[in-house]
Amino acid sequence: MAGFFKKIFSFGKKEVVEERIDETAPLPPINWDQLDALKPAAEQALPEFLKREEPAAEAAPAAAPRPPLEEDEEVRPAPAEEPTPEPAPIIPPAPEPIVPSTPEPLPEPKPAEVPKPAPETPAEPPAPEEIPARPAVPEPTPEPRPQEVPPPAPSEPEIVPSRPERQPEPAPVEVPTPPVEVPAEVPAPVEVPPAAPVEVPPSAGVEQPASEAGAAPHPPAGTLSPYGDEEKEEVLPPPAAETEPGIPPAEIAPPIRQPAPVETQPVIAEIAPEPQSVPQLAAEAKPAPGKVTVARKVEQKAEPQKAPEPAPRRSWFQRMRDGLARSSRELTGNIAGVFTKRKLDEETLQDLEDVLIRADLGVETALRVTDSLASSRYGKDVSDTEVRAVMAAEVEKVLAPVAKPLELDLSHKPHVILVVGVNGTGKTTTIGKLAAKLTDGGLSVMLAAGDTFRAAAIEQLKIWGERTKSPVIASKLGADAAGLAYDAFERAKEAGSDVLIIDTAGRLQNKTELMAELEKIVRVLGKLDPDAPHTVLQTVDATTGQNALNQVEIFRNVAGVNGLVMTKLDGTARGGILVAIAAKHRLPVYFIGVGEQVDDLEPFSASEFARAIAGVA
Ligand SMILES: Nc1nc2c(ncn2[C@@H]2O[C@H](COP(=O)(O)OP(=O)(O)OP(=O)(O)O)[C@@H](O)[C@H]2O)c(=O)[nH]1
Repeated sequence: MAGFFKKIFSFGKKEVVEERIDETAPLPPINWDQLDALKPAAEQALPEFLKREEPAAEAAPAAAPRPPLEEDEEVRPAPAEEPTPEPAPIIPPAPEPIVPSTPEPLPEPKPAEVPKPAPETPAEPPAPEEIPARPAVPEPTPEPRPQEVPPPAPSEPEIVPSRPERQPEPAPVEVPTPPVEVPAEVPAPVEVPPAAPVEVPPSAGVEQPASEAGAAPHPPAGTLSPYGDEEKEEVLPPPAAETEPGIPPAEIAPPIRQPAPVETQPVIAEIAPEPQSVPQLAAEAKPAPGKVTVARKVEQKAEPQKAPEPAPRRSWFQRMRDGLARSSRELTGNIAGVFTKRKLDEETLQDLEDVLIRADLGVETALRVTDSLASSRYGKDVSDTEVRAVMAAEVEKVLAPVAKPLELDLSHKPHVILVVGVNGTGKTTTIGKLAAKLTDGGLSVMLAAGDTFRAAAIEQLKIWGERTKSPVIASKLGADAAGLAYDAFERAKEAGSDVLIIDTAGRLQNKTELMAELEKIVRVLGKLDPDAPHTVLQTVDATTGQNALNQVEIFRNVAGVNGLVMTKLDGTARGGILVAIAAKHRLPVYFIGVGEQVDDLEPFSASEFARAIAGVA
């Protein structure tokens, strides 16, 4: 009997299935009423079906294979069964996930089934909406969709087998209803997505915070209100706020909200502090009765003006002492180290000689000092003070012959002074300083920019010319320096200038071509006046050290240097080189440079220099 009922149900299944395939058209059919009539035919076929159903049931779970088999009975083609296996592989994947889901709602037929799919579906629908937000949700989403498509076909065969078990009681009535319900169930999940927007209403509850948040952004965003996107996003942010209240809305709203108030705040800040600061200053610090400047603040102006008054110019000697301080400290310190509570003997004399040589005074000067000490103090206790006094006296003796003032023979109109020296030793600066002295003394001076290799040197000399009110003869960059010197000499003659000072390019003594050019200048000037240039000054950088001796040697031979200007004696510990140069070359030292200012060029004094470097008051 059970097999009989199964077959009957199977017929019912077939019919139902076919009807469903025809979209519920056959559902109302009279099949149920004609079941009895069909029974005999079914009974005759029963044994066959039973034989077939058994293997079918074994092979294929559920009733999926059954419907195709019955259809095949009518057609009876074996190939028809072959196509069935094809749907079979397709069905298994779908029914497997569906079977657990559908049977559950099915056993809970009637009303219970409706609510269950609903909760399942709502879980699914939020997923598709949340797909962008939650990665885990997308997994369920693909399931519902495949279910929607395949379910109608596979769900029917599944539903049928489950119902036949119950059908024996309610029988056909329930069968037609479920198929009708089934489509209702199927659309239900389809409608579920709309149910998802229904979940948005929960966002509606969020809309309140959204409205709150919206209220916040709107006022500041009032300036940015033109953005229609903001309004759209305002609706969206609430759901985001539910899941993760901060992230999405923060990205949208805050950046928009913050800039708006920031723009307004600075305006307020600028306006507010100023009016506040003014009264504060007026109230807190009342300006003195003197002058007051009103800029950002009201500032007292009277007292700072008094500062420039105290600017006592140090004497040149003081500046020279200060400049030689480093040289002096090192030298005197070493001397003190040698003669601390020691009698003068060969060892101390040798130590002193070493100290003086290291101070660039030169071997000659060093021997003069040690010989002087030995002749008068040998075997006696000697203090460093006594040693420094002897040293100052001997150094002065060396420098005195060269410490001569610059003499100008104004019988020559102009007296030509050619300034030479290694680049950077202070030629142009010295020319400016000297021109200032001459013009201050009432002499007319003309300057010639003979350093045609460096544009800055030309401009620098022009500046000095403006400061000293001395005309400057210059030419294009790279022009022939000898030609320029010749032209300047003629111009100075024509102008009746007392002095013509010619600048030359800084050049290294090992560049023969440049030295040849210097010789050419001297030769050209001699064409206009056999005695010209009347003075050839070489600037010597005191910081150069022993190399200065070689520089003087070369320029003396090439250009006929007949006077020196020791520059940069300020701030160097090698000022002793001047003594060595004087002792070796016996060239007049007219000036010393102790700074970059116009009045930092001082006539050289042997005694002052000697005392300064020896640290003797
Ligand atoms: N401290 C100090 N700086 C000096 C003195 N004389 C010159 N200078 C600086 O030394 C630098 C070189 O001076 P210049 O006059 O351009 O030397 P120059 O020999 O003409 O150089 P070139 O044109 O390149 O050949 C400048 O920065 C001067 O200000 C000085 O007596 N003391």
